[in-house]
Amino acid sequence: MAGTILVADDDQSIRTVLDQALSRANYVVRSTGNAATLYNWVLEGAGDIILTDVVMPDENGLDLLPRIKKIRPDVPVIVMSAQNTLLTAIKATERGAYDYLPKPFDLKELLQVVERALSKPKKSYRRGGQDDEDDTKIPLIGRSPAMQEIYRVLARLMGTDLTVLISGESGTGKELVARALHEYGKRKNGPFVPINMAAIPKELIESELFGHEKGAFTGADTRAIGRFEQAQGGTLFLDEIGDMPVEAQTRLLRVLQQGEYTTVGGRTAIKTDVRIVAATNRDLRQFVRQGLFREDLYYRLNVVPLRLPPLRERAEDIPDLARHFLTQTQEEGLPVKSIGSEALDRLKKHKWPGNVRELENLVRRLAALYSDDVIDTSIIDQELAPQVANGAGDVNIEDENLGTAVERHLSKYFAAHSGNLPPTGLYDRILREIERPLISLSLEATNGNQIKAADLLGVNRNTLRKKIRELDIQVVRGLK
Ligand SMILES: Nc1ncnc2c1ncn2[C@@H]1O[C@H](COP(=O)(O)OP(=O)(O)OP(=O)(O)O)[C@@H](O)[C@H]1O
Repeated sequence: MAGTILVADDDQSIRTVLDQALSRANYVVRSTGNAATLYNWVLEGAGDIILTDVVMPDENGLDLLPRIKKIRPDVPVIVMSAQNTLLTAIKATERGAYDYLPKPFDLKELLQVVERALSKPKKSYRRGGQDDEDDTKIPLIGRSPAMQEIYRVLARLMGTDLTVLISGESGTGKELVARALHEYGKRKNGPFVPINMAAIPKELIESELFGHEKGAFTGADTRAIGRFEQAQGGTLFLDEIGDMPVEAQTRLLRVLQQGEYTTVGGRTAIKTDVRIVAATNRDLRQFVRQGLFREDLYYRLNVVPLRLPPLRERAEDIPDLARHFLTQTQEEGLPVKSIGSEALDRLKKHKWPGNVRELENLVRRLAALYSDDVIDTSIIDQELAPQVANGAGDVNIEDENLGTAVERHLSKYFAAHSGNLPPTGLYDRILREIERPLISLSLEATNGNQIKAADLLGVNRNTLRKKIRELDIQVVRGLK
């Protein structure tokens, strides 16, 4: 016999399926529908491995877990759960689970996990740590299979200092995941320092990262510390790593290999204790092939690859995300709103090139600009329609100037609140509405050339890049 497995799940059909599959694989199975019986078996010394559900009639499997680990620290416990959030995955891992399987799971995968757990040298899996996080703080929303796989990997990474490379299209949540890795991980009491390679002029990146000595280059009037020093004891998040110039790549590689670096213009090596999480929305391997990114650095960064799927591949997460963003806008003082079910279906069909950021911006716009309590399909259609369709109405706009157009829109907006004032924060909201077409059209006119567009607008290049990201504007190059 391959070993005895204790199964606790209040769902009879799951017990039957597990019983059959595990017996067929030569395990002895004892199953129960409640936590108390499982605990008694554990006290008796029965079982080589435990499979437990989370929600059971008498006790929550996650609450039982620490007690099991206390008396039988060497028995691996696999937690199965239909409560598929990042927090369940993290709690299970923190409380000593060997692995966490979101339901529904694949039986083949379950058997592999069981086999792996039994072949491991016996050791305690508990890694200590507090688990007093409350559910309201869960940072990542979405229960699609793709997101659950992410939570599972994240939960495993929490107890480690491994370098992680997060890839995914713009707006898929890369920075959010990097923050979750930090905030739930063992460096949570240290700083989280993000730096975006695309937002800093190339010639300044090295000194930004590593600091510089006085007089290291023209304009270096004083000694300055870099992000590495700021992130000491914490996490450094290197966003858009593909934009890192080659010289800075070489310096970064040295840090990853030797754990030390020198400042720009400095000679003494400085020891560093920083966890690196990097992110990219490009195909870094292609950059490597084109000679734009060092291959050795790529492998050093890619210790744990994490790919965040685009929103269109997990449309089932859209209703949860939309509700989450509506709740956020309410907390910020905007009126309570909901989105009708047909409207949600419409949202699910949209392609979301800007991913979760685009959805978030849309929901914020809907919450701020429409007075209806329930947002219906017609409003969504209007918002998702290409920008050119906006603004005409029944007015002859031929010779209407910008000021008049804005005035007309605003009057309509105030009128829609029938005597009441619109929600506060109007200034920023309206300016954002104007900034969007201003920037998109300038980019279109300059053929997607951001330097020219910045020049045309009379703003700094970095400001323009920041705005493009914030307002979720798609830049299409060379269309003309
Ligand atoms: N799963 C999620 N749950 C809740 N909010 C999310 C989720 N994913 C993304 N967001 C929100 O969407 C916005 C964009 O996310 P984030 O900045 O992390 O994306 P990104 O992939 O780093 O984008 P970029 O590549 O453009 O920097 C943020 O406001 C973030 O809070």
